[in-house]
Amino acid sequence: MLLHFQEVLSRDDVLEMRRLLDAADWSDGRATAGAQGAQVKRNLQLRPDHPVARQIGAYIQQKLAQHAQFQSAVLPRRTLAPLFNRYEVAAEYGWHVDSALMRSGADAELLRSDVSTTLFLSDPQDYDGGELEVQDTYGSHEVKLPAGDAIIYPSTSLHRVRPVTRGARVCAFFWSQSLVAADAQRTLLYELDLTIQRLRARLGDDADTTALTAHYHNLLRQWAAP
Ligand SMILES: O=C(O)CCC(=O)C(=O)O
Ligand SMILES: [Fe+2]
Repeated sequence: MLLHFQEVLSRDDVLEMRRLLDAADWSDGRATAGAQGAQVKRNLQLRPDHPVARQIGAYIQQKLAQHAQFQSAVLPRRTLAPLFNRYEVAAEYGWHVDSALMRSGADAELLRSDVSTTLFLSDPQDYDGGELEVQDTYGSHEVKLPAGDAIIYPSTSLHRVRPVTRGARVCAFFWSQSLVAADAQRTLLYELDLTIQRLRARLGDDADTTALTAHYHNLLRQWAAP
């Protein structure tokens, strides 16, 4: 499931983050790619321990913790600290799949990547190219969102960032391990949750919305691996 969340960050948040990010010192992005990824990766990233990455990353994590739709769709067990990338003219990241297992530091717990997120920090009119292209069972999707908006996609998907031909594309990106590993099961739970919420808003609570809520929790109980 690909899902678009609008205005995860406000305009003011984006402007302040860009002020800090644009003044930071960026490094070669290949340092954080796996062997296959490094061959097709041409971009800049902030070092994960860069103070700006830590400060902004913590703020983004806080926003996600309060974002009901992100929580419902991802069912995160843990989300790695956000990383930041910058694609200038000719930068790109060719087709790859994100590593299945990651760590945020040498002695940190392993995280299985189930859901990948890109949070855009550049507006579409500020650059050409740079679309995030994600393949799923229904074909290929090109994504370029307003600054402050986010896309989530299953980490099992082949994806790439197309070459930038004008301007610069700046994004935050990160991975979550979900309580529910399988995309199909997460999608079903998310859609059921949305349906229950719409029914509640329309009809209030009655025996049927309570029964559906029980089904939601009982499915989650069967599928969740905390
Ligand atoms: O910038 C993006 O949209 C995604 C970057 C990416 O695929 C990665 O760093 O693994
Ligand atoms: Fe990726």
